Amino acid sequence: MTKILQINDLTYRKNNQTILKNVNLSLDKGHFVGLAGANGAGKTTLMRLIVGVAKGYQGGIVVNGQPADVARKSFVSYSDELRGFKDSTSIKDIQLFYRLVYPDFDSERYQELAEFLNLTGTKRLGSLSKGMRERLMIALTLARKAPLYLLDEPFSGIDVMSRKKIVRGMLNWVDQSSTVIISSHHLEEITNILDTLVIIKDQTIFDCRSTDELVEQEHCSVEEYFESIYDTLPEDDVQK
Ligand SMILES: Nc1ncnc2c1ncn2[C@@H]1O[C@H](COP(=O)(O)OP(=O)(O)OP(=O)(O)O)[C@@H](O)[C@H]1O
Repeated sequence: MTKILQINDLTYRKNNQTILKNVNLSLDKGHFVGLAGANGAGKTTLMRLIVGVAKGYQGGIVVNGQPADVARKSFVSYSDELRGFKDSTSIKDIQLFYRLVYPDFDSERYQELAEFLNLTGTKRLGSLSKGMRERLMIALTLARKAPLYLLDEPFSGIDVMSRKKIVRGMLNWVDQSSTVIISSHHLEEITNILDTLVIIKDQTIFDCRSTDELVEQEHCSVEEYFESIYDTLPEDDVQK
């Protein structure tokens, strides 16, 4: 089976701090993967490295067979924080930008997502609440027909009832052959769609297992297992 993601001996340092070290990770196509770790574990950094936004790493990152940063970008739909847009930009114009920049952007799928997520095109970015902004990011990210999706804490500002609905809906919007990596501090809300769990701890991949295997081998739920790993508060400082 073709790998969608292959990371070999990845080490990343920033401002003389080791953020990730000796990361090895291999994921197949067609999976829902939870990326878990305490605050500052390196989840966002890993996503930024995969999509090619963070540079200057050691080791290899291959997405869909492509190691080059630019080629990787075209295969990855990443939920960035829309920092590049002014507050006065309308949702409609952001959608237009995505349509022009990403050849895999599916306008029909976007319309369905926007309707489902109650997004109004005439609204301006600056007028959106945190939750509405996150809904927009989810719609834009999933409207691309990419083989790999990276969703970084996509639901943190979204109310609980909507979260459940969105999590269930995700299975319909993503092609079966695509892989979705979701980072979340609320594993209990996404475990029902996950089939794989990746845990980052001590700047590296601590565990990567199918959730079925994990439950069978550890005799507990995915959330209980994750909590047992972090039974003490993480240290504030990063190892030099
Ligand atoms: N630009 C930067 N310069 C220096 N250190 C950074 C930078 N960005 C992140 N870091 C450090 O890298 C580590 C990993 O941060 P990252 O944001 O990837 O963690 P995270 O797992 O996504 O955390 P959270 O769950 O809190 O969002 C942290 O120790 C953070 O302080």
